[in-house]
Amino acid sequence: MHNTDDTAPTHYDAILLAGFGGPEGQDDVIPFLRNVTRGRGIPEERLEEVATHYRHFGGVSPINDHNRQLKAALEAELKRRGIDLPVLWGNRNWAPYLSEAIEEAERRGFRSLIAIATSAYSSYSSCRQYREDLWGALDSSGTHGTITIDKVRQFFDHPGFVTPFIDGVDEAIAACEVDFGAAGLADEVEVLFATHSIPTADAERSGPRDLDFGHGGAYAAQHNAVAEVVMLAVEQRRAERANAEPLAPVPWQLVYQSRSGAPSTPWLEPDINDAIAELPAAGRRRVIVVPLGFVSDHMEVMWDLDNEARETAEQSGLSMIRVATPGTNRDYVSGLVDLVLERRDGVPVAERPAMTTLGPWPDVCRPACCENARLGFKPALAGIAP
Ligand SMILES: CC1=C(CCC(=O)O)c2cc3nc(cc4[nH]c(cc5[nH]c(cc1n2)c(C)c5CCC(=O)O)c(CCC(=O)O)c4C)C(CCC(=O)O)=C3C
Ligand SMILES: [Fe+2]
Repeated sequence: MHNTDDTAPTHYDAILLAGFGGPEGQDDVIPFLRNVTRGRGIPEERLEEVATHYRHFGGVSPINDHNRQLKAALEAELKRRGIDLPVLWGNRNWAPYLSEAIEEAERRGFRSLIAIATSAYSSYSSCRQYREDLWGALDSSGTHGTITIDKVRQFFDHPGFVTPFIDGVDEAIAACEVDFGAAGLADEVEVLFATHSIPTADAERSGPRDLDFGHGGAYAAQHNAVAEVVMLAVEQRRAERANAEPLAPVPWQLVYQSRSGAPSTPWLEPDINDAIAELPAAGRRRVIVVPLGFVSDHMEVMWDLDNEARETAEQSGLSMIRVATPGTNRDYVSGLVDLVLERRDGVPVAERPAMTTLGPWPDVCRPACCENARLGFKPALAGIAP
């Protein structure tokens, strides 16, 4: 829609998988949380509370293993397609850090990298912060001027990311058809698409500054657009199974989770637990929770959905199905490789796949894209300077 990028073919020496990072033992938990929240104004009580989530699992987040598995899956897919591109991996908040991956690139003589951030949407936390930390990794490894890093576009509406959610929701709905009947299900079941809450001030600044995306900015608009596409595809499959029997659509809404920050700072709402608690009054007996904002079943999914949201559902007398994240799903992995190839080969924007009218998102972020409302701009890669 607003991609003005130069689509010239570009040579890359390697792929850089840029992850969030997570602790891998009890001693890592507090230093990891300090890394994540440095300068962010997160209250101490919130940190202690979140530490207990990690402690409950031995101080280990599964997220680093997810990225090890994703790296291996990317390598296998590249090999299968005969593409000779090594994959490096580094994290924003825990070892192996991005700077270590850059140092490895330097040692191995790689000069031109294409980054994949494990985050699909636009906002400070889900896009710009990765770009800033990539810039910072070039700084701390002294490789500005030696190594260049491009980054694949935000892929919220790429079929590789969306298809696993369509398949997952479809499977959940098919299970509900067995329990509630093909038509009755629309009264008894509701789909909640869950994503990470962010401060509303950051949400309003998400995406290019010169475009107005309404309440919640590009961040909420992208999630709503993807949820709509998922439900459209799912309704079509329902209709095919129903053999022309007319069906009311299954109700759905976008909800938010994992709010932190000071209580006085507004964050995107409704919270998933509040939304679940309202469902019985609307006659619902089951909730399908779709972690649309996440690429793997990491701590925010394991704790905030599988633990907290499930408990809220039980207390509300609802059964709950939680749909899987893309993880190392075949379509997702092959979609990520496609995103690299569209840059390497300079695929024209008009030929790039995008399942919503918001995309294909630009390769290079617009000036003043995804500003942090409190901290303003730090230098960042893969964008036009504000
Ligand atoms: C949009 C978004 C994503 C999705 C995009 C993406 O995937 O990148 C995401 C992912 C994740 N968030 C994660 C963990 C944490 N996020 C925190 C804090 C925050 N997240 C925020 C936003 C997001 N976060 C924000 C606005 C804050 C407030 C502080 C700040 O302004 O930066 C805190 C501090 C404690 C707390 O306040 O909860 C923790 C521990 C993990 C790792 C899980 C694991 O270990 O398995 C992952 C994948
Ligand atoms: Fe987070």
